[in-house]
Amino acid sequence: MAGAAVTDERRELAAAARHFYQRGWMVGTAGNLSARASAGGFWITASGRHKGELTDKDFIRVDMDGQVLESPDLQGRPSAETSIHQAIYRAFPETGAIFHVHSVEANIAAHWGEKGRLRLPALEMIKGLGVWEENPLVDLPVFENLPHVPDISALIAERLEQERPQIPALLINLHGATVWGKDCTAALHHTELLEYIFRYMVTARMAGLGGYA
Ligand SMILES: CSCCC(=O)C(=O)COP(=O)(O)O
Ligand SMILES: [Zn+2]
Repeated sequence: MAGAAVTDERRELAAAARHFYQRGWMVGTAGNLSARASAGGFWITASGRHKGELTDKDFIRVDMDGQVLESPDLQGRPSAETSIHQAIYRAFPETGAIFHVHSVEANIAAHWGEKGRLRLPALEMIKGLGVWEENPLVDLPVFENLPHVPDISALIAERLEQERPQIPALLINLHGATVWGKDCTAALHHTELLEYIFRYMVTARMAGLGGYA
């Protein structure tokens, strides 16, 4: 049924997507969202859907290998970036939700990354991402935006096995951030906080603050 209200975990995912769409972080069909499903596996947005008005039919339930378990829209296929979500759920079993957004600020900030890392300014906001030290040195992992998504996922899986990021997030160069949390609420807070930090970095450079300290 067109426009039907979303149910189960999809309700929170659709609300988060609408919120990000309104902020310009999921324009067009950009971005994807997932949450572990009480029925097993995880719900993820179907590929190529507009994120401003998602309904039940815009989600697909897949298992941890990405195999489809449930697809309310028979034409739908899981997000092209499902393998990235799989890599994160596998690496961090406590993760309940993963949001991937495309913001302008993230793509500008990515230019300042070096050797696969982007040093974040020691803003108070970092505490909301779980780092409570004074003047912390926080590096966000940055990955190349390879044309074949499973190649990016393989790099992510390999790196997450070697090192746990200091904050629950990673960045794909000239593409966007992927952020996670124990549930949709935590993932939403983390996404907003990280995007605030990117916005600060860009604004500080424009204000001539030198670096972004
Ligand atoms: C229009 S954005 C290009 C694809 C992408 O990066 C994205 O996040 C959305 O892909 P999906 O398959 O999840 O719709
Ligand atoms: Zn993307």
